[in-house]
Amino acid sequence: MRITVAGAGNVGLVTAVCFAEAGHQVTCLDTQKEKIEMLEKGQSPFFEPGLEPLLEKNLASGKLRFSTNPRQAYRDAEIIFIAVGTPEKKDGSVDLSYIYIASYHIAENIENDVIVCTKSTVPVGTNEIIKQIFQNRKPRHLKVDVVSNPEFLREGSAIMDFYLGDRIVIGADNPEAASIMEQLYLPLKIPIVVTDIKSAEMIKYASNAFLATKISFINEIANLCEKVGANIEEVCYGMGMDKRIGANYLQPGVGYGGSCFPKDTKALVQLAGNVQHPFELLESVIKVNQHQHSLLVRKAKEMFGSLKGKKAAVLGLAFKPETDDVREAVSLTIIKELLEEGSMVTAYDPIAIPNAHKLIGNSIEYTTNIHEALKEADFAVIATEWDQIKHLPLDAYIAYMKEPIIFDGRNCYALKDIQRYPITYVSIGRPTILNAKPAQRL
Ligand SMILES: NC(=O)C1=CN([C@@H]2O[C@H](COP(=O)(O)OP(=O)(O)OC[C@H]3O[C@@H](n4cnc5c(N)ncnc54)[C@H](O)[C@@H]3O)[C@@H](O)[C@H]2O)C=CC1
Ligand SMILES: O=C(O)[C@H]1O[C@H](OP(=O)(O)OP(=O)(O)OC[C@H]2O[C@@H](n3ccc(=O)[nH]c3=O)[C@H](O)[C@@H]2O)[C@H](O)[C@@H](O)[C@@H]1O
Repeated sequence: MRITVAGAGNVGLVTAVCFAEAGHQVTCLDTQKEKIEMLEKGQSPFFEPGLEPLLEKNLASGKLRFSTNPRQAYRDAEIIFIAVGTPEKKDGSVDLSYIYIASYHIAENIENDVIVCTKSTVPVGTNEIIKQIFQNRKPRHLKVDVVSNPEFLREGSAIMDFYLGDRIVIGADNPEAASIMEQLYLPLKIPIVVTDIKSAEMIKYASNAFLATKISFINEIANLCEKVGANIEEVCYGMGMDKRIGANYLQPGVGYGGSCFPKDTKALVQLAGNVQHPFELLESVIKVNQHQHSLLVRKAKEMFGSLKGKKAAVLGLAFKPETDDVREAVSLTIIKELLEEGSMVTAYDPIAIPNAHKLIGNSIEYTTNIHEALKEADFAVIATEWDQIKHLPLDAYIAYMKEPIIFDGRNCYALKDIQRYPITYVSIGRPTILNAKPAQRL
């Protein structure tokens, strides 16, 4: 198949590279010239494990090409994936301008019948508008089928998710177009759900909102555990064994971040509001999450009284491990609040510093050396569960910090390990350990 992918972001690039790897002739188009120039040299503009080798291989074989030229990219495509951004507007609704502009470009440049497949996350009803755009703007003799094909990959495991996803969703009005899309995905041997377009659009939002709900729910239980003296680790283990509940997305922490859960939950609340159906449950999920982002700074204030003049080591900037993405990362809220309290911050991250620097600027110090971040710090805040942090010997906190006081937002350490060291340790949903001494060993 001749495939074109509009958008060389996380979703677009992974889609383009993986379909090229599957033997299709793929062109990936982006409006950002610098991005395309990097990609033409085989360099990914963002970090995603396993992506760059596939990129280099498929560029070399000629299966994958990059372009900024809509005519060249769309002219003879048989399937076009729209994978452009759908960011959040100030009021929480979705900015669909990139989707519409991409649709205009497609309509104005195609020379063949084509299936246009929306991979971007778009509110229910958007593909109807995309259809209208094609009806109004495409050459009259050409046939355009619009299909919804929402994406479920996670950053940091995107390539694996492409090959081993739980399901592929195809929303189509035309059975012929649905069947072509099914054929395209068949070699992956992943269950395919074929449905109508609006249901496909809703499956995406409902899935992300449900996962976000699970996270806020467990965070509320964790907060409750602290109040009543239970241990969230034991609780999650016991709950997760029930297959109806499942152990995934039950990891308590400082709340969810990233480019999708925060924006998609707000978008679904907006969508519900638009049809006079207040989504109170999801509104609470969002509120709980915002509250959770501030939890560790609140706890630090409780411990120190004032954080003014204190030196804080923030460990982890990325919104999760194995990515350099800092969009809606909890670290950003933690750092903002620490600075407002008058603390001095040194942040550690193995790969996300350039992206974080673009948002935070020079108001904090950055380092890729974790010991450097801990040096002379009054307290450490763990925001991302990088392996480098989880495997850091606990001696390092004692050796480098003024006082080994850790606020762990990702429950990186086992309490029994912490108890062997003279460390004060505050985590999520588990008992606080106050300066345990070797004598207190379990
Ligand atoms: N980031 C992720 O892991 C996932 C994202 N999604 C959804 O997929 C969509 C894309 O997300 P990301 O890849 O993170 O976006 P992104 O913001 O990283 O990348 C979007 C790219 O589209 C390009 N673009 C904008 N207008 C264009 C046009 N007219 N023609 C060609 N390129 C254009 C931009 O320059 C940018 O490089 C969003 O709707 C998102 O909600 C869905 C699943 C996973
Ligand atoms: O629509 C999207 O963009 C994607 O959003 C999420 O993927 P992603 O944001 O890449 O990352 P996740 O691994 O789901 O983590 C999201 C956030 O939830 C947090 N999280 C996750 C799991 C958990 O148990 N607890 C928890 O706090 C993570 O720390 C992170 O901040 C979904 O998992 C994907 O299926 C979806 O395609």
